[in-house]
Amino acid sequence: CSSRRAILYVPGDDIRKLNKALSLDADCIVMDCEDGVATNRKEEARVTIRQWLDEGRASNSTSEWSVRVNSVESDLCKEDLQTVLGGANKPPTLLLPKVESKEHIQWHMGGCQKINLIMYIESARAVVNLPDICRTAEQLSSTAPLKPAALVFGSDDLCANLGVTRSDNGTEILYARQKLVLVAKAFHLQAIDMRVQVLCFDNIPDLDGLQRQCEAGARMGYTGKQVIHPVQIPIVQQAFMPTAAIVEWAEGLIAAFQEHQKLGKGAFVYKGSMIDMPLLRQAENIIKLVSSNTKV
Ligand SMILES: CC(C)(COP(=O)(O)OP(=O)(O)OC[C@H]1O[C@@H](n2cnc3c(N)ncnc32)[C@H](O)[C@@H]1OP(=O)(O)O)[C@@H](O)C(=O)NCCC(=O)NCCSC(=O)C[C@](C)(O)C(=O)O
Ligand SMILES: [Mg+2]
Repeated sequence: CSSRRAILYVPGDDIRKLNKALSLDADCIVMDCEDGVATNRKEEARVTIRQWLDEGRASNSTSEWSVRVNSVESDLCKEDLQTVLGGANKPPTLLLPKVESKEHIQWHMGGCQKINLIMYIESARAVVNLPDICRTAEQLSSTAPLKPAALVFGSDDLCANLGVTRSDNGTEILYARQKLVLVAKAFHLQAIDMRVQVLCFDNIPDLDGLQRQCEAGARMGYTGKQVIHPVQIPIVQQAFMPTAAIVEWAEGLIAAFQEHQKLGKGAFVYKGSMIDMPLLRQAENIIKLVSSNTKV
């Protein structure tokens, strides 16, 4: 299946934006019940989402239409789950915000269809407990109808929890951002990066800032990013797709590696760099990323 590069939030109670999202090419659309929805509109959001699923409104869309419910500790999660999972058409993916401990994912869902689970890491406690959370999710997945798929770096809530104000490049949360990628890789989960804070300057979208932040995230190992506005989608999708030059380098390296193996050489020089097995694996990662990002 294709990886989620641009993950677009749409408030679940906003029919105009839900309709708009049908015409957009985001990899994953998040129909939100949580922080993008006002407290007095929670019921409206879950009912709208249920209706949307029942009517199969997004059945022709190539995007993955997923749902973010409210957190386990919010008192809203149970009702969200009952409504959102309560019909025949279930969303393929469920996003669970503010996961802080393994207890938060030790809940059972009815039904037999496997649903992808995306977990939000957005507090100091969650960052500290991260390996424990992922291990529990992995263990539960053998019996529960949920399949851990990705971790989302919730930088807004993390900053609130830490009592910091985020700078543009996010130095103050760098440790958590890096730890999330490391743990995600250890548990074979996709790592989805933070959203940019600045949307526009003087009403002009700050797409250069977005581009720079995507590139920094991609260099760390993130393979997707959260977006909140349609204009951000193509920038993110392009930034998380290796360039033609990098693909050419990777293909050439793989071919050269195979030739040198036949000659009994485990290490050799290619385009000025020493190549051995780890470099072959890096090149293969690039080719895999391209094929997982190519929609069929
Ligand atoms: C910022 C807002 C209010 C500006 O909304 P606007 O309508 O004023 O914007 P606009 O520039 O006038 O919109 C242009 C067109 O795009 C549409 N549009 C605009 N946005 C969207 C969208 N998201 N999805 C689909 N369509 C959208 C909009 O409806 C309009 O189309 P139209 O004229 O044809 O109607 C709006 O973009 C929006 O509501 N975005 C989503 C906000 C949101 O969900 N926030 C919560 C997620 S972030 C988060 O939770 C944090 C995290 C991870 O947990 C943690 O770090 O802790
Ligand atoms: Mg959040």
